[in-house]
Formats: sequence, structure tokens, C-alpha cells
Amino acid sequence: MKGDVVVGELLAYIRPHRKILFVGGLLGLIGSAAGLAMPLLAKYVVDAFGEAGSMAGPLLGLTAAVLIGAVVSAGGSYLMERTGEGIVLGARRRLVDRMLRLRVADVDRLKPGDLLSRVTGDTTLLRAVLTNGVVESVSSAFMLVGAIVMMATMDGVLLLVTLLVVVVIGGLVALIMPRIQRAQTQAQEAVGEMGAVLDRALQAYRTVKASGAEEREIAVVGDAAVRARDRGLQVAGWTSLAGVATWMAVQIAFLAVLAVGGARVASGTLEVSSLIAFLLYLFYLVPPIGQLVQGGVQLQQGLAAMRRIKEIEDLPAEPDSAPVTGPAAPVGVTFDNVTFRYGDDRPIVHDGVSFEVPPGGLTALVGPSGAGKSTVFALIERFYEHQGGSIAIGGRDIRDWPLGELRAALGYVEQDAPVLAGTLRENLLFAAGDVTEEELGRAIARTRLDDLVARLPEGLETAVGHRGVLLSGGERQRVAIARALLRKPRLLLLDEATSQLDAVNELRLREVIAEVAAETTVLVIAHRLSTVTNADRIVVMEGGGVRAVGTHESLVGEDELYRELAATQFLVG
Ligand SMILES: Nc1ncnc2c1ncn2[C@@H]1O[C@H](COP(=O)(O)OP(=O)(O)OP(=O)(O)O)[C@@H](O)[C@H]1O
Repeated sequence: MKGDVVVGELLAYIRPHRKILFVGGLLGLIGSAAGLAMPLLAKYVVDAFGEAGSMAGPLLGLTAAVLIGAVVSAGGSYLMERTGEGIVLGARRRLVDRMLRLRVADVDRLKPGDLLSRVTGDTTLLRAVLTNGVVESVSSAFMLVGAIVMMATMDGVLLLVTLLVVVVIGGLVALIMPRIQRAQTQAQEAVGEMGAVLDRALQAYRTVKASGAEEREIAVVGDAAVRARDRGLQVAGWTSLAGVATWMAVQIAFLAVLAVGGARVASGTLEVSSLIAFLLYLFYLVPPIGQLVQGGVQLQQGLAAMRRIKEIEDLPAEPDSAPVTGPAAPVGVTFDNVTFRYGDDRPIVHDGVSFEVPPGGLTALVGPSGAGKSTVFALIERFYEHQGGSIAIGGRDIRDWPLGELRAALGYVEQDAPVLAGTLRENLLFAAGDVTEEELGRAIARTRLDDLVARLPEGLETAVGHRGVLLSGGERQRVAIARALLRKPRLLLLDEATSQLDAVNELRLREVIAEVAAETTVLVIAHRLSTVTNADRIVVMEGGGVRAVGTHESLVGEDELYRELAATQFLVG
């Protein structure tokens, strides 16, 4: 990515705020102008001493300049901060919007912790560059030019001496800047990396503890933190060097001006008051030069952050399609010679998968681990695009369905049936549109969750997700099924939990599935004998293809693999 393209992107973030930024910048300039007038006013005060004239005028002017400068600068800086917050908000909204619309295939490659750091950390860096960085640099440049012009009116020779020193050191600082940028990019990447490893440990918190891996994970996250620190130190080192260089420039210029100016005062070519004013202006150069260097550093930070934000924003999003609820009639599924792999460099997962599921009823997908059963669901949900053959839902090619309408027609229950942070009610209504209290009650009754609701201290309003009440595996599955049912799906995709359920829970689940299958199409990846014996049809998958289709009775008689599966997988326990 070329640097100038990214600067253009940075400016795009500023554009919506340009009016307020302009006002803020203007106030900053007025404040600077008031500051610039001060040495000149000081000169008048000194001159008034010498000429024994009235000091009231110059003193009044000096006081006014101080007051106006302070108030106007404060107003300007408030406006800047405000705009900064607005810019961060805009960047975060855009980034989060894109993140939640990415394709599953792209998210598979990204680390959640790193994504998080882009939304929280990198956007914050944008604020600094876009407000302080850009605007204060402009006002500093104004201040710098103003001071130099004022110095020129005092004495051309002294100005030349000053500029010579400033230009040499400025060149040095320019050499340092690219190094700061490189170190800064690495620093931000290191922070993202730290987020990623920490996320890994937090996601598998219990496994970490159960494996006695605390020390190891602490070390891994600690190492990432050390890398972030090291990169940060590099940035600090180069930044300090740039700071020292500018400070030296002013000091050397001061000594040179004092020497040359002293000689000129001695020879009578320069007034003492002019030399004093000149030296005051010289020190006026310090903050703007410092700010310009700082602005340069912030620009590097902002560019690095911008790159990390752009990386996400440039990923393709899923087609935008609002959820549309169509007719409620159940739909069938047809896989016709479907081929699929997760990536060009990945092995083939579906190698000509064909099967047909009529609308309504219960169909079980069975097969050894890795046969491609879960992938069938992922393709139906269009989390991934199949490469060959065709998939039809309700007789319509899956690619002809608007994505929102397709997903609205589907209910999807993942194997681990995640419970989201929040109350039980929020969890149940998560996937649903408008649901009446009555419909909610019916879904709860159908999934036999009434006991659970009655048992929870605050019923439906009990927090069950993150750090809330923990639900058992069977309850989680039924909550997930209720959530999917409230969507009134035309096709329910149910990835059965592999974990064993107790007899009561298993019976409940079987009843729920049978009831749902009476109303809509249910496609279940089965791990339980009760599910397969109840199924209207069973699709046996093996090695990326369909091996046999039939009922439990017919398959036990005809298919060797099924007989084996039935004897081992389903009958265990
Ligand atoms: N997101 C993914 N990215 C890359 N490869 C994947 C992905 N998901 C699954 N696979 C691979 O695809 C193959 C089929 O996986 P799939 O989950 O469909 O099998 P399965 O029959 O459902 O197995 P199981 O019963 O163990 O869940 C496996 O080899 C797996 O490693």
C-alpha cells in the first residue's frame, strides 16, 4: 500500500468534521497570534523604559494578549478533542460494521484478540493523529512561520544564523521519521498479537487450568507483552532522539544568536531590546518545532493504525441483504454432485455429495468423524461457497436466494450450542424477529425448558451467559433449539451434541425433535441412536461422499459401515 493512499484515507476520516476542525484550528491560530504578539509587546515595554514614555499602553496590550490567548486556545483545544472523539466513533462504527459482515472463510483466518485490539487500540491512535497531529501541526507551522517573520523584522543576519542551525537538525529528524514509523507499526502489531494470545487463554480458561498450563500461558502472554514493550521502547528511543535533536537545535541557535547578536549590539548595529525580543522569539520556536516533531510521530502512529484498520475494511463483506421472512412452509434440500474444499490449498471435503431431503420430517446425517457432515450445514447456511455441483433449498438454487432471506428460512443449532452473555430471555429471542409472549411461552414448553425457567432465581430474566448461571449441556442444546424455533424456520439444522445426555434429557430432546419434525424439515447430524431410529431417512456419509440412504432398519441390513456405526457410535452408553 502506498503511503499517499493511506494519507488520503486519513483525510477521509477528517472530512465529515472539517467545519468544526476549521473553527477549532482558527481558534488555535488566534491563540498563537496572541502568543506571537507577546515578545513584540515586551519589546515596547522595554523601549518605554528607555524612552521614559507611558508604560500603561504596552502593559495593557500584554495583559490582553495573555488573556485572549489563554481563553481562545482552551476553546480551540476543547473543539479538537470533541472532534477527535467523533472521529474515533466513526472509525469504530465502520470497523465493527465490517467485522460483523465479513465472510466466515475470512474470519477463520483472523485472530479474535487481534481484531479486538484493532477496534479498541488502533482507532484510539487515529484520534491523536487526526486532531493533535494534523491540526496542531498546522497551527505550529503557523506559529513557526510567524515567529520567523517576526524575527526577520528584527534582524536578518540573526535569522540566517538561526535558520542554518534549524535546517541542519530538521534534516536529521526527517531521517529518523521512517524508523519511527517502522517501529510503531511493529509495536501495534505486537499489541494485537498479545490480544490474540490472551484471547486464546481466556477462551479455553477451564482447559488451561485443567491442563495445569497457567504458568505456560502466562509466559506466552508475557512474552507477547515484552515484545510490545520492546517495540514501544524502540519508538520511544527514536522519538527521544528526535526531541534531543530539536532541543539541541534551539540551544545551539541560542548561543550563536547571543554571540553574533552581542557583537552587533556592541558595534551599535542592533538595539538591545531587539536582541531581547529576538531571543524570546527564538524560544518561541521550541514548542512549535517540538509539536511538529510530535505531529510527525503521531502521523506515523496514525498511518500504522490506519493500515491495520484498512486491512479489515478491505476484506470483502457478505452481500448486504436484510432478513426477509417468506412463507412458513417447510422446504426440502437437494445436494447434487456438490464438490467443496475450504481453500485452494486444502484437501477436498465434499467430493460429489448428492442426496435429497423432501420438505418436512426428520433426516439424520451420520458418518465417521471428518466425513463432511458439519460442512453440509456450513454450505446450506452459505458460510462458504461450494465450488461444483448445485445445492437447492425449496427447489431454488441456493445462489438465487438473497442471503438474508435464505438465512431467515433456516434455524441453526451448533454442536456446542453457545450461550450468549445476557439473560435467558435475551438468549431465547436472539435470533427471532417479533415474538409475542405467548409464542415465547410455547417455545419454552415445547423444548421442555419450563422446569429450568421455574428453577432459575429470576426466571427468564436470570443472567445465564457469561459468568451467569451455568446451564447443563442438555439445557444448552434445548435453549439453542428454542432460539432456532422462535425464528420459525422452514428448515432446522441441528448439530447434535456428541456428549452423552442423561436419560431424562435424552428423552426430552427426542420428543422435541420429533415434534419439530412434524411441522418443519429437520436435518440433524446424529450422534444418538434415539435420533437415528426415529429418523424418516438417514444419509450415511463417508470420505466426502454419500454412501447410502435409507431407514435404520434397511441400513442395518444393507450397509456395513452403518451397521458398524450403529454398533459402536450410537449404542455406546
Ligand atoms: N473451517 C474449516 N476450515 C478448514 N477445514 C475445515 C473447516 N471445518 C472443517 N474442516 C475440515 O473439513 C473436513 C470435514 O469436516 P466436517 O466438520 O464437515 O466433518 P464432520 O463429518 O462433521 O466431522 P465431526 O463429526 O467430527 O464433526 C475435516 O477434515 C476438517 O478438518
